[in-house]
Amino acid sequence: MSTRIAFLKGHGTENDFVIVPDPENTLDLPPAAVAALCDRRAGIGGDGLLHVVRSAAHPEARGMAAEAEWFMDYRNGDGSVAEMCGNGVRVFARYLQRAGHAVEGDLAVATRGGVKTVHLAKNGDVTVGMGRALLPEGEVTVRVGERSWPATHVNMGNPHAVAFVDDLAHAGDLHTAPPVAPATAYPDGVNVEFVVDRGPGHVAMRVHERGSGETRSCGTGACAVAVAAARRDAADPAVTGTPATYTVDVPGGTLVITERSDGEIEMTGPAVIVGEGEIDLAWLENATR
Ligand SMILES: N[C@@H](CCC[C@H](N)C(=O)O)C(=O)O
Repeated sequence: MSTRIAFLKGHGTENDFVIVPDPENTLDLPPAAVAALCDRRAGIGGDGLLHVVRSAAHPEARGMAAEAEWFMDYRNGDGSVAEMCGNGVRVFARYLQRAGHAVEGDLAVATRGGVKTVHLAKNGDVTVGMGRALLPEGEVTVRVGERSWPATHVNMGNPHAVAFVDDLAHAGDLHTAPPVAPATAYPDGVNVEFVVDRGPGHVAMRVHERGSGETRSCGTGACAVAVAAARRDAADPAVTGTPATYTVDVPGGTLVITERSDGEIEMTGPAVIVGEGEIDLAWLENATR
């Protein structure tokens, strides 16, 4: 029996991931193991983990196997499971390319949020079709200390609360999750985005991610921000009949989001593999005891 398992490290606009290839789904990766691997001091370090599995070998993805050979089994840094990760799926595609499982052009990837089409471009950018946003009815409020803001509830497969603020510093240190009310709006927790304007069609954001804390980028979050900004700017493509494009600056780089008039959203940005190595299974067992 092997005492080591292979891993890679990658990031998309500095939203970073431990990548664990496991085509036949033979590894046991309970939440404690994921959290140990994502630990930035005692582990490898990452905002989340991308478990790379053939769709046919994973019970949650078997139904998508005819459309997409590979399943992104995404986990947050605390080990929790999330429906979708926009930066993750771009990095996942970059890994498949590096491993020889994909080439430049279009590729289907199965996720808990459904099958996503990813385009690996010649110039190194990766675009993903993120599907449509849902905007559930009802108002939500985000609070940091004495300040609070009305927020837009956007579901990109996973839940987001988007608050437009005057200054990104007003989000504070984001060491803990900003309270969002009413809590009943988000029974499974929420990702919170703070947004300022930088110019026409250009915003900047910070994010506190459910299960990871403040990260330097969030792809689904950037899409939620673009959707909320388009509604605020009276540029909802379903109403205007014109696509809405927003450049979204995140602490780790820039993402470009386009919402088409049919509601389909595309996100483009870089995806980088940093390196690879081996995980010592004895360490992992010890770390999760
Ligand atoms: N960083 C991701 C989102 C990851 C999941 C999120 N923390 C959640 O729990 O919903 C992205 O790039 O979209």
